[in-house]
Amino acid sequence: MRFLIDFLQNNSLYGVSKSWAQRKMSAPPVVLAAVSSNGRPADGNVGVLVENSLKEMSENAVSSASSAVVENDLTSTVRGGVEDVYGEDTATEDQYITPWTVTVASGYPLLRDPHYNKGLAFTEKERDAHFLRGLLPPVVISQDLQVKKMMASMRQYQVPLQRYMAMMDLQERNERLFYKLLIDNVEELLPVVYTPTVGEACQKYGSIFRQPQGLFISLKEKGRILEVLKNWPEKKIQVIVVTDGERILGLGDLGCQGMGIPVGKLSLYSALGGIRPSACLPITIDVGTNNEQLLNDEFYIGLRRTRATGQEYAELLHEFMSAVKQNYGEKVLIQFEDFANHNAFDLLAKYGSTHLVFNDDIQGTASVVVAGLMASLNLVGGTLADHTFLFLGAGEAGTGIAELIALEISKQTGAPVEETRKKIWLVDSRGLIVESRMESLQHFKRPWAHEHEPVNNLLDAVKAIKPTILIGSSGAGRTFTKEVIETMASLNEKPVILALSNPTSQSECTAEEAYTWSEGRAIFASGSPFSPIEYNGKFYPSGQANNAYIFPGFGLGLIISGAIRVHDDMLLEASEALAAQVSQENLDNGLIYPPFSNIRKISAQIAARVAAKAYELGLATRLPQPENLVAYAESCMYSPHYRSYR
Ligand SMILES: NC(=O)C1=CN([C@@H]2O[C@H](COP(=O)(O)OP(=O)(O)OC[C@H]3O[C@@H](n4cnc5c(N)ncnc54)[C@H](OP(=O)(O)O)[C@@H]3O)[C@@H](O)[C@H]2O)C=CC1
Ligand SMILES: CC(=O)C(=O)O
Ligand SMILES: [Mg+2]
Repeated sequence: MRFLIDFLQNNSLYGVSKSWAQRKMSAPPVVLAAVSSNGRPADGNVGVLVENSLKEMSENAVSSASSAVVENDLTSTVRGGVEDVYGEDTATEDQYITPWTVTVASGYPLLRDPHYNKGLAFTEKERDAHFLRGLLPPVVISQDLQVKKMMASMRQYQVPLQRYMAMMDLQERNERLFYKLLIDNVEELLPVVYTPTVGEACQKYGSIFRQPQGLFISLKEKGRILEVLKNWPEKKIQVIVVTDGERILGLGDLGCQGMGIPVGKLSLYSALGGIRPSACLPITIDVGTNNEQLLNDEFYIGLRRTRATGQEYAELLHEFMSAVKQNYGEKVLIQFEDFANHNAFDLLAKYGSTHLVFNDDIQGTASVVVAGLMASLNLVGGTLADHTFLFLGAGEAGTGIAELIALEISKQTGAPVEETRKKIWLVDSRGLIVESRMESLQHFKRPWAHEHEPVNNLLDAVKAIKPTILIGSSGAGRTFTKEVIETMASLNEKPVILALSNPTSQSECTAEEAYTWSEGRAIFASGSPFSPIEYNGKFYPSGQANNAYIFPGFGLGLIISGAIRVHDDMLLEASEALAAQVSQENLDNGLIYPPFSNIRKISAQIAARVAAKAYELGLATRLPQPENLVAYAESCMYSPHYRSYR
């Protein structure tokens, strides 16, 4: 380190962070730094100074002249290339060496920096100003042509996982192109970066692992989580999606390999909700896994131990939650994702009053389903209070949705929520939830234990309860059998059937089954997408009931209002905003959700309603309230178009 200090003093790097932008440079800008494994300076005050310079460089690289950092008076030391200047090559293996890196805000490293890289879209002028001559072939192409080319190459992959890997590679190589591709082709690429393919990617994460994405916090880091958070290169984080990998979609415990989910959810935050990618932080908390197959898999990337539980688990999570608040402040949104229900409800309850937390599986799913149900009333008639609901699955999604429906009916009718719950029934793996089971029920199921004789399977429950609306949230595939759907169709002119479980393999039924067995009368949507189907000469474009409609806009609304807490009324605002986006044409096609192709506009509408509610409830801190919240939300959204570099 002494060498670095001498070197920096001799080369006037101290203090450059304030003045570098004004300087004019005549040679490639160079900053020399010792780095730790994540690319941050290794130690001490010098590290901080260099880090500040680097940070300022990266923040200003887009807008500042020539991306000048320091006048290049370092030539005598670093030029020449072949010389073993730092003695690394001659050091014996047991000698310590400093991991030097030379960071240049232009030239070759610019092509390797996913935030700033434009590939062949660098203009002639940029190629001159940023020392890119010769590093690229002569052709200059537009971002649109890059998108066209990438899509053509993407479509050549027949295997979905290959497409997923190609998308991840692109994200690591050229972030803006990745987001442009995703935004411009959202309906085609959502199933690649999100469900269903992300599920397979998580299952095989160890084998396909190339570049680490996101932050891994394991039991090994206990006592040092704040330090680990500081290793992340970005400082201004607005949204964290965190999982402990125990309930990944309907695929169960995938341990550390659940990382694909926070990464995927956050790419939707940016693409669909317009949150800047640099403000998003995917985190996996690795407390072990009970998945024997993974524990025996030589390519498994996580801790090889069974899951920590009880106090050991709670302490790690508490340290994490405290460190996040300490490092990023009160207004960072922490989205819990794919935790098992025995932790999910408790975490939400415990941190709901101290942190800005949101559980997507409980709350986001509830909001999206209530939106779909609001829209479906245009097709099936009546109000929510006129309907009878039956769920297969009484976990996070099932009870979360049930509670929000009950709340909405209570708001509409003025009846107490204890009353409005009575038209909502749930079936779990042991049958219908009824009062006689009360003692053995988990706490989140108890409000749903109505008076009824025991019923031990779904078909009998459908016959007994006679629901108008059937919702699958079990994670158990093909559980809406022919008999179940035929019975729904015999009870209702237009049965509403939602098969929410992900990925496709866990869907309670396929679109084809729902339409065929109901003779084309079902109002159907599923968690993972199905291709349109034809039945009796009629075309049925099946809709997707997925929380991806809600969480990006919801998060945007929290951020633009500076909200400090999530409130159930915000979820209902989001539902109404989404339902309002369902056009008559959508309804005529049997769709109760709008197409994803409009999602950024929809997200802005959702964000505006959520933000307005935050202001109304006194939970917003960004004051004064903007006059036009939709326009404000739109103006805040990240755009993936390339910036011009001076
Ligand atoms: N479309 C979307 O946006 C979303 C979809 N989901 C999907 O919903 C599914 C469930 O998620 P979540 O609620 O978090 O999971 P949970 O584990 O919290 O709940 C699952 C529930 O299903 C019940 N169950 C499981 N198998 C059966 C079966 N064969 N018959 C009857 N009941 C069964 C369980 O019963 P028991 O309690 O007795 O064990 C439990 O009540 C997952 O596939 C997930 O991907 C989740 C969130 C959003
Ligand atoms: C969509 C989602 O959040 C889930 O399936 O868990
Ligand atoms: Mg989820």
